[in-house]
Amino acid sequence: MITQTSSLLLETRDILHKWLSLATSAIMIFFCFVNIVMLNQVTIGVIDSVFGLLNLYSFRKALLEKTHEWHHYMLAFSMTVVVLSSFYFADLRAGSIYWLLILPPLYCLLAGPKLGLFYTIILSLPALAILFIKSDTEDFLPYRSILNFVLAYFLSYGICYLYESQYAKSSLLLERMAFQDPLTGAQNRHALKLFFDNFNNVPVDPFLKYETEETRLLIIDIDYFKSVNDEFGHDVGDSVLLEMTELLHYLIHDEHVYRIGGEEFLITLKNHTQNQAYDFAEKIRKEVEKTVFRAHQQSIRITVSIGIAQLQKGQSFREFLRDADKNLYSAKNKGRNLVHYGPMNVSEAV
Ligand SMILES: Nc1nc2c(ncn2[C@@H]2O[C@H](COP(=O)(O)OP(=O)(O)OP(=O)(O)O)[C@@H](O)[C@H]2O)c(=O)[nH]1
Repeated sequence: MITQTSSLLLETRDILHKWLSLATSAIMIFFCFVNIVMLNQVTIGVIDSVFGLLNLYSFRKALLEKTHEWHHYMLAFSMTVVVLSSFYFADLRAGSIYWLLILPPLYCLLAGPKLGLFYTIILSLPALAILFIKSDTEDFLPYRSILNFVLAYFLSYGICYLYESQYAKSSLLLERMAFQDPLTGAQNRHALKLFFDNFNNVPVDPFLKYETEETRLLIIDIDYFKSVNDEFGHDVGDSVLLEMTELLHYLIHDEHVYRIGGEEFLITLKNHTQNQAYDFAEKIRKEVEKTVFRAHQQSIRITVSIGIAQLQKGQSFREFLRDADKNLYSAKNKGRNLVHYGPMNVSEAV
């Protein structure tokens, strides 16, 4: 479930953004005071105050509402402007050049590794230009120092890049372990629970009726799967389950396949009317019936029974699974290799 990882990374980015906005705004306001009152550097002081207040506003927004994409860009932009202008206007001996070192990690964390690298390279150009333009470069920053600085600048990005990519990889791995069935690669029960919770948490939007009313479920169970195991062995049974998952993925395109029991699968169908869901279930049933599953040099034919249900808001996950199972067993009781339609909701289907 790729969306889980990305949403986790986005959430981390939002939290980082929120507290960085507060910290940078405090630092900018502090420097505004130092520059205007103590050093008489009005230009830098004004720039500090403007961006300091903007970041404070951004922090307040992030605290009360949610962080928007443009907040990240504003934080990165304001830090860039403040750091470059201090670097340009202030005496090099003040050491404002050191602040440039925090920008590459900031870009990497806020914009992601690829875009972060792009910004890091772009920013190095005006920074180097300022270094060379300033008349006092020779006196205070010999070229050996510049070399050290450039290396440290890109290394700070490299460290952050490595950390970010490792973090993304391990999040993906953890997510797979948590939400994927290791045998078939289908989503597991936890993933279904998450889908279910999300469905229940989204408020009903009267203008988007189909969001809540037209989410249907197909509960698909292989008929007499025990006899496949008994006749051909457990390994062959495993391969059939794997092939079955592949077939379902092939048929459904961008919807999710969940394996919720040994030989029981579930598919969520968004924006499907009753008839569309029924036709689709029939298509799956017929495809499985005519497919020859080839596992370990065996040719195996199987059939499936399918129950159709409609997802109802307010149901608990337990109730939902119990009702979904009842719905499926109606299909089994009617003779197998058929689609049973639960009239309006899963509880009425028994
Ligand atoms: N190979 C394999 N078999 C499994 C797995 N999980 C469950 N099973 C088998 O699936 C079979 C399910 O059997 P039953 O619940 O009796 O259902 P069935 O034989 O499919 O019969 P109906 O569902 O009533 O049509 C059992 O033999 C389980 O051992 C698995 O991961 N791999």
